[in-house]
Formats: sequence, structure tokens, C-alpha cells
Amino acid sequence: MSTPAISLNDGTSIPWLAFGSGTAFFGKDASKPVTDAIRAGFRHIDAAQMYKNEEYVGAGIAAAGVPRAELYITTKLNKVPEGQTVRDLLVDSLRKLRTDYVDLFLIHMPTLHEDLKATWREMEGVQREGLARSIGVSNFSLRYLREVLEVATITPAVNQIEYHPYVSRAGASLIATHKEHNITTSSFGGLTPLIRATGGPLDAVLTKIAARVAQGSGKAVTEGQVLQLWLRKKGIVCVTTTSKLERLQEYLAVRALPDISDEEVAEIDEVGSTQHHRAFVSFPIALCRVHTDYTVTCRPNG
Ligand SMILES: NC(=O)C1=CN([C@@H]2O[C@H](COP(=O)(O)OP(=O)(O)OC[C@H]3O[C@@H](n4cnc5c(N)ncnc54)[C@H](O)[C@@H]3O)[C@@H](O)[C@H]2O)C=CC1
Ligand SMILES: O=CCc1c[nH]c2ccccc12
Repeated sequence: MSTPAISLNDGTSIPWLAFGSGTAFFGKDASKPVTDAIRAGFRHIDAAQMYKNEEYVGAGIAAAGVPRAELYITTKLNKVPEGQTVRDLLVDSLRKLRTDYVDLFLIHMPTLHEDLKATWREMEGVQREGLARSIGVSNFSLRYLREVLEVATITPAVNQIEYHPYVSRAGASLIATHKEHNITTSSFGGLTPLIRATGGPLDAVLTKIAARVAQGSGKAVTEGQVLQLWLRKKGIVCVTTTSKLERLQEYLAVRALPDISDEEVAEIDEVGSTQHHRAFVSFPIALCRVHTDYTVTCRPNG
């Protein structure tokens, strides 16, 4: 069964469900989880230079034996060291990932770039050259998105951000701006209400909707799957991860579940908006010191 795809503003499309090689796999050998994910049915792999494991991701992709054209590979730009270019860093990623193009290349964090406009111009250059089919951004607040839009001749296709019901109220104006420019939202941390902010007001709502979808579809449905159905119904890419085979099956089983209703989406929105919980608050300086070779430039978070 194939994963539904979302059309991007550049005419390409992106698989709705992605397997992430970050969080638990930071700096680690992610090859087996990546191979497992592809063999189980994932076709979109989310990587990043900052994760310091692109070689492993490349090895995992190769071992899965799925033709490159059937895969969608995202990676993300780290801070560009003095004397190097965006292109240099992408070419290095391509070598590690064992491919000659990525489907999507994102600026990982706006605060790592002193001249964001110049960085975006370089991003446009690598897309024009065919090294990245689509380009976009990640962790961009409105302020940084506007900065890029001021000079963009290619509008970012995607903004990958922390997105789940407990940040949806805080993120409403950003999402509205995405819609205005036809920028696709991609979510990480989507399971936060269940795993990082348990005991909140959504718990009962998710359980109720899971039971309703289970009854309607004749399939077992978990609260996590309801959160993923909420993203899918909103046309938001879901980037998730796991090292467990049974969890991979749980994520992929969402493909066979029917959409939740507009009323259920509204109920999740409404109840979610009564609580705020951002799990990925600030740049992980400690992780950065361990896994990167440079000092972080401190630009204020917007
Ligand atoms: N652009 C960025 O700055 C960021 C991107 N990411 C990307 O997103 C990917 C996914 O990140 P997450 O936020 O971790 O995804 P997520 O919020 O979907 O959580 C996945 C985690 O939840 C666990 N899990 C799932 N169901 C569970 C349950 N019922 N009970 C307990 N645990 C459960 C999984 O084992 C896994 O560790 C990363 O690997 C990375 O590729 C993540 C963070 C930041
Ligand atoms: O790709 C994810 C990197 C990451 C880890 N922790 C945080 C906090 C805030 C933004 C991004 C991240």
C-alpha cells in the first residue's frame, strides 16, 4: 500500500509519512532502523547533516534495495563553516547518502545563518543545478520566513516545524502564512501529547476518537494513530521515528485507516488549544557541542 502524497508548490509531491533519522539516532548508527523502515513500507526518509549519521542513513537505504526513484530523501543544511558553501555541504551529504540528488533540502535552523538571505540564494542555486529537487526551511518562525520571502525567487516548498495540538494555537499565524504562500507544513514531534506531555486534556479525546475509528473501520486504532490522522487530514507531512518493528507497523497501518471527520479535527484543535507544550524549545547546545565541530552563532530566536 502506498503512502498518500501531498503536492508541493514547485509541482513535485512529497510522501505524507516520513521516517526520521534524528532524535534517538543523533550521531548513531541508524542503518538498521532505516533499512527496517524501508522494508516495512516507508518511502520517505528524513535526514540531516546535524544528525552526524548520514553515512549510516545512506548505508541503510542501500541495504533496503529499493530503487532510488521510489524513495523520497530529505536532508537538512547545517551551519556552513567559513570558506565553505551550501553546495559544498550538500555535495558531501549526497556522497554520504549515496545518491546524486535529494528530493528535499531544508535549512535546518535559521539561527545558524548570519545572512539568511544569502543562504537562501545559495539554496536556490542547488535546486537550479538539480542537486535538490525541492528546497525549504525548518524551525522557521514568521520572522525568519518573512526574511527569506523578501528575496526568494523560489518560495520555500516546506517548513518543517514542531507541530501537534499543544502548539497549534501558538503556531496559528505561521500556518496561515504557510497557506498564503502555498508552503507545506511538515511536523516533527507529532506524538508529543502522548509521549512528552501525557496527562493533558487531549488524552480522553484521543481515546474516544480512537474507539470511534476502530468501530467504523473494524481495525484496532491507537491514540498515536489518531494524532497522525489529525496531521493527515490537515495536509501536514508527518515525520516520526522508532527503532521498534511493531511501532513501524503501527505508523504504516494509518495508511489503511479512514480520515477522521471535520468535527473530530475541530474537537482536537479546540481541546489542544487549551494547553501549550513545546517539547523542542531551544536549540540543543549540549547535543550540538557533542555532535558538531563548531560553535553555534547566537541569533535571537524569533
Ligand atoms: N527539523 C527539526 O529540527 C527536527 C526534526 N525531527 C525529525 O523528526 C523525526 C521524528 O521525531 P520525533 O519528534 O521523535 O517524532 P514523534 O513525536 O513521532 O515521536 C517518535 C517517538 O515516539 C515513540 N512512541 C511512539 N508511540 C509511542 C507510544 N505509544 N508510547 C511511547 N512512545 C511512543 C517512538 O518510539 C519514538 O521514539 C526525527 O527523527 C527527525 O528526523 C525531530 C526533531 C527536530
Ligand atoms: O532535528 C532536530 C534537532 C533538534 C533537537 N532539539 C531541538 C530543539 C529545537 C529545534 C530543533 C531541535
